[in-house]
Amino acid sequence: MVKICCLGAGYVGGPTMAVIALKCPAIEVVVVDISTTRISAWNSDQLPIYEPGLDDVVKQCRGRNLFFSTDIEKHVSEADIIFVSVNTPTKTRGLGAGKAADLTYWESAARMIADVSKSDKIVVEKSTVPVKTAEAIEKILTHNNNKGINFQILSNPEFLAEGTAIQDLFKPDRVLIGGRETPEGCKAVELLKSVYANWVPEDQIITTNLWSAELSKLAANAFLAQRISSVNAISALCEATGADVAEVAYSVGKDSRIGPKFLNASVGFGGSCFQKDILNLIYICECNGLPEVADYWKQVIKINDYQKSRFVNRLVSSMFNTVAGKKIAVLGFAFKKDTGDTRETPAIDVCKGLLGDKAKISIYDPQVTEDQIQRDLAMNKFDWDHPIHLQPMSPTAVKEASVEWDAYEATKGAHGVCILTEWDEFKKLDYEKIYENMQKPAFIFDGRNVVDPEKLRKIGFIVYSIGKPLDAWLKDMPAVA
Ligand SMILES: NC(=O)c1ccc[n+]([C@@H]2O[C@H](COP(=O)([O-])OP(=O)(O)OC[C@H]3O[C@@H](n4cnc5c(N)ncnc54)[C@H](O)[C@@H]3O)[C@@H](O)[C@H]2O)c1
Ligand SMILES: O=c1ccn([C@@H]2O[C@H](COP(=O)(O)OP(=O)(O)O[C@H]3O[C@H](CO)[C@@H](O)[C@H](O)[C@H]3O)[C@@H](O)[C@H]2O)c(=O)[nH]1
Repeated sequence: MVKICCLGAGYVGGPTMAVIALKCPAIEVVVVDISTTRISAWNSDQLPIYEPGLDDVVKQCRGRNLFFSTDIEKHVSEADIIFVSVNTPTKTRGLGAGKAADLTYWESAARMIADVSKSDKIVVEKSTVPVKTAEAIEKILTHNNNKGINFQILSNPEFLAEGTAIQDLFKPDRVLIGGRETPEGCKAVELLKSVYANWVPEDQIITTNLWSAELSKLAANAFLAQRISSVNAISALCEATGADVAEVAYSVGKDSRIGPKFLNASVGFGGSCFQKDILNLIYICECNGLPEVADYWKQVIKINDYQKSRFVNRLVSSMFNTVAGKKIAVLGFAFKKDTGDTRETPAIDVCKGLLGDKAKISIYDPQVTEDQIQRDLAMNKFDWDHPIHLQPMSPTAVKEASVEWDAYEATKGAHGVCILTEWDEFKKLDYEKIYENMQKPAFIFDGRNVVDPEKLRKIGFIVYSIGKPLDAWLKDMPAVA
């Protein structure tokens, strides 16, 4: 029986290994982590992450061929294939701070694997890492290797998106496996390929050299994020000219060379990957003497930051240029719908912007806890991407931010409402009831284009929707920078 061990029981390690266990009953899969609370949660009825369909998959195979454990060394030493899906945060200090990937967790994982291994191992990079990381990992694994163990490194980046992780894993567009072009390397690639071939058609399993696989992951995220920044840049021009970004995106996406996906204008992209991976790409370009290429990708992040501050500026300028002391309801805090994940969510920057202008904010999200929201509002940039028990302790709560468990409570007595996550339930709210209970004039700022602006205008709201023709009220307000 092939044994798999995965280091890192997070958003990638947990769901990916659960699906491998489900689809490969003949393989034993053990997911290990340095966080005891995470492992306990994986072994309980309350899984540590919210992901549609995940509970069902875990229930089917936990205790059969899927296990969660903190006994890291035992399971690593027994495994044939070791997936590493540990954190690869952005460095916050030292060389490359604010851009380069911090490989501390990866390095310590590799050193531990080298120390405890007694038999040949295939070590799989599941985390997103800088191109050429495998070379460094190989050096760590083979340094002082007097036990004659053969270590093969493979790059097998993960392309799942949160909120649709299980479907993405069941039916991936492709599985990518990079390995050394040596007989041992090819053998390792074939073994990993045979695991995925249990449910993925073979022509969708791409094999490449190590560096292509590592770089493809960074490139894919950069291309995806670039589409969002492109449509968001156009959304600003739509507002200035009376064009409608939804109509423009539809017309542009009808060109089969462009395609319709990933063209939704928004308050900005968030999530643990896009910004981090593009910063990493920028740093690699700079290190390789390619400043023009680095500058090109920097613009994707700049437009994303611009989109978030443009949203806050629009809100403040519409409300007589001040929100001091005003209650602003924030509907949605997660970085997208169907997840409780708040890593790099645009809601953090928007809320901080409003708090900076002395607003009182009242937040509702169906999946994010009050504790998480308070931590996010108090945390420094990039601190979130460390194992939970190593993150700085939560400083005092931001008292101007309250958290409600109902959209109607959050909006009661508010001057304005911001919609920052596209949860389906926000489309179905009783906006007449919300309007009745708000201060007048009542404003709605829709950062996800989930509401029908015309319907809400008929109720009496002043509505701002990203990239849509502006209300007369908004047109008359001073232009926003
Ligand atoms: N979240 C996504 O949607 C996604 C998708 C594709 C790729 N990735 C990449 O996958 C990697 C992991 O992302 P994530 O979202 O799962 O992060 P995460 O923070 O949810 O999980 C990482 C886990 O690794 C654990 N860990 C850290 N060091 C360890 C060690 N030495 N031994 C055992 N466990 C250790 C942490 O405690 C944590 O539970 C990152 O490189 C990320 O860029 C993430
Ligand atoms: O048209 C769009 C599509 C997405 N978004 C936003 O972009 C962010 C990222 O969304 P998405 O890509 O769906 O979620 P992630 O879980 O961040 O997944 C991305 O990042 C993962 C981590 O690397 C990759 O594995 C996935 O392929 C890649 O889609 C979210 O804030 C979305 O709201 C938009 O604003 N407009």
